[in-house]
Amino acid sequence: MADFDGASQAFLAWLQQSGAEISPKIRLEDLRNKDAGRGVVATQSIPEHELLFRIPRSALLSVETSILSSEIPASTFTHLGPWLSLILTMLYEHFNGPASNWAAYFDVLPTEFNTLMFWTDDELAELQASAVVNKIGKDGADAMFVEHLLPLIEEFADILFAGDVRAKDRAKEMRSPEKLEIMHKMGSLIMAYAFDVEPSMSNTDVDDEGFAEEEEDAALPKGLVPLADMLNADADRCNARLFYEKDCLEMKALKPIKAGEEIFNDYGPLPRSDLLRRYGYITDNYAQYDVVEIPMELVTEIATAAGIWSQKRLEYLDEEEMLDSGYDIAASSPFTLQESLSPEVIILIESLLLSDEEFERLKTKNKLPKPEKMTSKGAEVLHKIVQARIAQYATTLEEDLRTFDQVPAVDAATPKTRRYAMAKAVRIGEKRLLAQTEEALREIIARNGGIAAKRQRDVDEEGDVEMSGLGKKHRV
Ligand SMILES: C[S@@+](CC[C@H](N)C(=O)[O-])C[C@H]1O[C@@H](n2cnc3c(N)ncnc32)[C@H](O)[C@@H]1O
Repeated sequence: MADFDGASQAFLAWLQQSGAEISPKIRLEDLRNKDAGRGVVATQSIPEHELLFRIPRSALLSVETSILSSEIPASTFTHLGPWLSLILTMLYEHFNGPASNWAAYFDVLPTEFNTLMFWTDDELAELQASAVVNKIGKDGADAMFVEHLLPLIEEFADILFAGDVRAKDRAKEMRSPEKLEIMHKMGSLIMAYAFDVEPSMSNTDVDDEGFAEEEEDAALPKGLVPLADMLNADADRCNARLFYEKDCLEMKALKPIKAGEEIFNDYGPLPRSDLLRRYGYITDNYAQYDVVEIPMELVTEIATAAGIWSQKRLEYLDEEEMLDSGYDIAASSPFTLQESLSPEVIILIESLLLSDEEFERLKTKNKLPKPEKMTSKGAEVLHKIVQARIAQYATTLEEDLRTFDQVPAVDAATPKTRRYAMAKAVRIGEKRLLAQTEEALREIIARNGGIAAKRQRDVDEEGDVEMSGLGKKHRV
């Protein structure tokens, strides 16, 4: 405890010496009793818009601020891109130990992670058929480190391990699995802690959250923003936001905050599977963003078995940018197919079901079947796909719910059972979405099969059937 609090105090003292301004109305608190590490809490009531802290850009840990950028050619960083550049910079500062300007900061950053990258095979198996298991990317990251970082570490060994006579040997030792793990830890820190940092010239705020994105913002410079990254997140209680000014970054209250309340950032509308992958924790209120993915291979398999697969149609859909490696079913409340089921997968199945004549007619007009209209046959094929997707999970939703007491709820779990509890909550969330989709499709099939006259009424001039009773506009 003393070490933990001592590290927090030393970190805050270093930050203030580095020119940061910190409101006396906030405190860095030990939230380990809630499994939330450190967090920032208000000690007095804070009005909306008030400054919580201001961090000078020079205190950020980034390629721009580390001396490494003046010691190795700038082209090295251009070649590496933002992620690997920041990993290399963090490695350099980490190897510098107490001599690093950011030593006190490293002392409050975690060295152990609950993100999926660090789960054992047994723990990952608890996620069963969740698509997130294929998105962890450990092998890809290993390959990138070996191909891009290790040669640079060897080339610049004398700079990275400055003053060490064993510099060259130490660089070679970085190839060992234990040392590669350090790179994974730096990568994981970036994923959970780094922000996309707009260069000082632009003087604008970056995006809603400011947190580093993966694919979309892969090109934006990344940096670690001390203290801003000590804020935990909450799907419903975000009350602060980082603003990018010319010489500093400012965290401000987005709403009035009462004394004793935690100050929360927003990590974005992430499904719990992704929250687990990137941040290593979940809370129930992220269930509103849950998603289950239907892999394209499964769509192909079922469509082939149904005898409707057509390469020619696929090519047209590809030209129309309708094809994807997977299709989402997202949570909606109340659940409706129109809100939840990816329109692309409906379009895909409906396109495959068209007669040659209808397909040619639409293609000549550069049109596609309308996703808000689904034929009975389309609903039947989608129903088979959803059933097959449900069967990919090793246990049923009912079994998971029945055995709930064997793996406690996430907030009642011990450190030993926590990963199992989180995995179970994620897979239950995905199975619930599949069950809701399966039921909605079953109802459509029953309704259309049972009331032939009504179906006839619903068929419009293009031969489509309205998804009657599912009145919401689709999210896409
Ligand atoms: C940006 S850091 C926030 C500071 C962090 N608590 C610490 O002690 O370093 C993000 C990490 O904080 C934790 N975290 C964030 N929000 C949380 C929450 N609402 N509940 C539990 N843990 C949370 C997760 O481990 C996440 O990977």
